[in-house]
Amino acid sequence: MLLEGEGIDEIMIELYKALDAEGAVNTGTRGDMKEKLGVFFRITNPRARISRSQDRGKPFSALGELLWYLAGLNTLDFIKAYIPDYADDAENGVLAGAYGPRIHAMRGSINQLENVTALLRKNQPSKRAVIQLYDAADNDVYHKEIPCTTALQFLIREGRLHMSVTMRSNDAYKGLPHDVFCFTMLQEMMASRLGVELGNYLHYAASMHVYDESMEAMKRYIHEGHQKTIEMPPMPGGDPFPLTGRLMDAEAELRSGITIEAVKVFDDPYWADIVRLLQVFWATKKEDAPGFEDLDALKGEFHHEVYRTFLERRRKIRLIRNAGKKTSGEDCDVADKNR
Ligand SMILES: O=c1ccn([C@H]2C[C@H](O)[C@@H](COP(=O)(O)O)O2)c(=O)[nH]1
Repeated sequence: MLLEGEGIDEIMIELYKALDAEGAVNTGTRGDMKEKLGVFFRITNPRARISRSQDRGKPFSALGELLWYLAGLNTLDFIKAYIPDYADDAENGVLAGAYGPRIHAMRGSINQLENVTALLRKNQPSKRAVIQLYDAADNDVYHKEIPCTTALQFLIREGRLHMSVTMRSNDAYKGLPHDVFCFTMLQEMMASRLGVELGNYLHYAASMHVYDESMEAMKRYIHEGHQKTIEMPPMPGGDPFPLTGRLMDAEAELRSGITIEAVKVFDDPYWADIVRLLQVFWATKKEDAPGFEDLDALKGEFHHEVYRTFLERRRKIRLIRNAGKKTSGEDCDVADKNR
């Protein structure tokens, strides 16, 4: 199956319709599913990476996952705040298949991110800029969780950086929005680092599937009528990878309840807004979380107004939760990735 669209929603809507109508029934190790083998899609504007839909817009949990990758972590401790489902697959507090350590230190030492950067700096037309996530050892001994993504490849053509992602297995409902967010962010970070324009995002999954437990929600999305993707602003030029340390420090402060000012962390409005998203997440994470009362002011501080709807949505969810009521989409940004 081949799909092409400007942003993630154009892909999800067609993919979900096809899975619903034509997906073959398969009993997976994680439950019954409808599945299509060999799904390929191309996103022509990789910045259109966040769904506006109530259920599929995942900027907070996906951002947490991106930081986890960038920092090279495999610890449940960090990621469970953003994606609690990881707890089911952790072994002794770590995720065997975590991408971060493999990106930065495959087999304990190979820094694939730096290697592909050096390769593309030296030889722009290269077809070798591959970050391997799946390792031959992954099926050698049993692990609860191994990488679903086999490889990430970067290709520069006519001054634009394209990214190709291959997955052995992809949960179309819970996994896909996170995967597209994280990988297109890595693509844009890489484009900034290399000083080239952003190209297309290509994605291939051998098994694209939806579990029975997500079927109703997937159908709601199909009928929701809000499948308009939010385009993030362009990333500023320069190499953003060294900013990881500052982002992680800010995240740690927010997590421990310390109030911070995003402008003091980053002068640049793009990255300051990313810190503000983390502020919104932590200010709405728990009842009585510090910062909740400041959300109005924070809303005004967002440089890019695309993020304001997400702040409002999280605030609403928090208020409803505090009032003890439940709504669909309540956990729209916390418990939503299956591993
Ligand atoms: O980045 C990821 C990681 C995992 N999964 C999903 C795919 C599968 O539904 C499940 C892993 O189960 P196995 O394929 O390992 O059985 O997690 C994704 O969609 N994306």
